[in-house]
Amino acid sequence: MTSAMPSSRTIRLGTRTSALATAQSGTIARALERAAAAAGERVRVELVPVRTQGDVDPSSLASLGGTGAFAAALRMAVLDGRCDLAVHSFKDLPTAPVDGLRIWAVPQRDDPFDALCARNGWDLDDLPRGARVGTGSPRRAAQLLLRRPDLRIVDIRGNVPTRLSRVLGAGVWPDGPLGVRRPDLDGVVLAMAGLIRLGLTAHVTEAFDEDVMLPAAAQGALAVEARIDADPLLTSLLATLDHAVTRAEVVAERAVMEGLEAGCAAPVGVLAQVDERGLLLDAAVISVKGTEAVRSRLRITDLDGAEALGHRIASDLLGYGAGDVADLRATKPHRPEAGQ
Ligand SMILES: NCc1[nH]cc(CCC(=O)O)c1CC(=O)O
Repeated sequence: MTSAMPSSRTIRLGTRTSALATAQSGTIARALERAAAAAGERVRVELVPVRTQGDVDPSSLASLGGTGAFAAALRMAVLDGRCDLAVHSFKDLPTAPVDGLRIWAVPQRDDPFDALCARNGWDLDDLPRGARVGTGSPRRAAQLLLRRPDLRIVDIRGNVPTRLSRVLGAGVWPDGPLGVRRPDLDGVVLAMAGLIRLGLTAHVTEAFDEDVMLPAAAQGALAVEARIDADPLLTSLLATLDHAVTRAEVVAERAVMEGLEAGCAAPVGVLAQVDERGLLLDAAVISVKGTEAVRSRLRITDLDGAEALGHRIASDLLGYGAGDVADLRATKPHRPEAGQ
């Protein structure tokens, strides 16, 4: 018996092995398989683990030039053909494009904000004087101190479940290794998107809004990257995942960082939000001790102006003295804490 059934195609998706990276890659893999089925194609997406240098030895990241070290290993795997595509947390991608690669899809983003996970259900105002709050992000530290100068900021690292365990102890993460240490913090600040993807939102005690904490550029968004000459079947499937609104928001936010020439550890918060009236872009540079800040907010009606708006906000901030408020070039070696 002959069959006209086309043979099944396998697409290899390279992924880091952290819980967050695996969750994000799995979501995109399933979305691609659904898109293929809808187009009448038989496609299987296989996850290919790629160990990044950051996973092996965090201290070696400095030698890789800091920023983007996690993404770099995945990008190498796509470029040299070990896999066909990779899913990145967009906020961890350096702004410079990479020769031979293209971001084929920016899916609709999840909640872009940060969240406090604290003991006793405490929100930011409830935290006792001098409470110990963990974050390795100068952006988060600066904005916490702007509101609560009495807090003690503790520099922490590790993946999302490990950081949560510093507040909640072992056991919050049933399926995997968890920090074994006894809880030693009153709270931690994490991206809401990561908590959503890991099913850990029950531990959120305050979801911050833009009045309290502006997120990192592209927080909550994913970038799906493949070779510039990728297979047309793959690129047509990826096109179905692209979300124009999210792309415009991310373009505007990253243009602010580019215009400020901000390093990955600069205390800069930025949020673009598209609604029926257009795109609203809001950005701030905060001194790391939370003593001063400059902020600018502008709206455009045509999304095509997203990048120009980002550059405009950056030059406004520089005009207000952003360069004196904070060290914009700060690029501490990108620690694992900051890498999913
Ligand atoms: N810096 C690490 C990182 N990269 C992406 C996320 C969460 C998901 C996202 O922001 O898209 C996280 C964890 C966190 O910041 O709490």
